[in-house]
Amino acid sequence: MTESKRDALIAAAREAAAGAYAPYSNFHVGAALLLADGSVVTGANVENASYGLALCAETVAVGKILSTVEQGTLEAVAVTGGAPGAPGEGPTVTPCGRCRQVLNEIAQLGGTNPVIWCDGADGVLELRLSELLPHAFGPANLG
Ligand SMILES: O=c1ccn([C@H]2C[C@H](O)[C@@H](CO)O2)c(=O)[nH]1
Repeated sequence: MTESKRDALIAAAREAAAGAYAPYSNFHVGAALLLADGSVVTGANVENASYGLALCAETVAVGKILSTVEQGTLEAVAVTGGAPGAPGEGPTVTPCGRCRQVLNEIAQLGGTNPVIWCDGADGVLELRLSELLPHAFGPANLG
């Protein structure tokens, strides 16, 4: 994956963060998912007055893909977050545990181990999903 592809995906995630509905945490997260056909699908976190029901940005993006595309082959993910209007300017954002599992679902469907770029003020942390979620349980385990 080229550096310019990485930078474009991070830029898409930062743009997506502007769409966050996060009046309770005031922490705006954006996720951008790159599929093998070159398309980019984004998501932002959507909170709820019942705080525990917040939808994470990654989950929103995966939901968009799996509810509109028959099956996306997930190649790469960029995640960013921070204060409103300042994504990527604070501590590095890594996907939460639930998001790792949700990302694993679409990754296993497409047979990929996507690269995950985690944006933050210290630079971009590059990981593979298998590093974030080793020995994952997924569709393959159900036979
Ligand atoms: O991977 C993550 C971690 C957190 N959040 C959201 C949930 C909540 O709205 C806010 C603060 O936790 O950030 C995400 O969207 N993705």
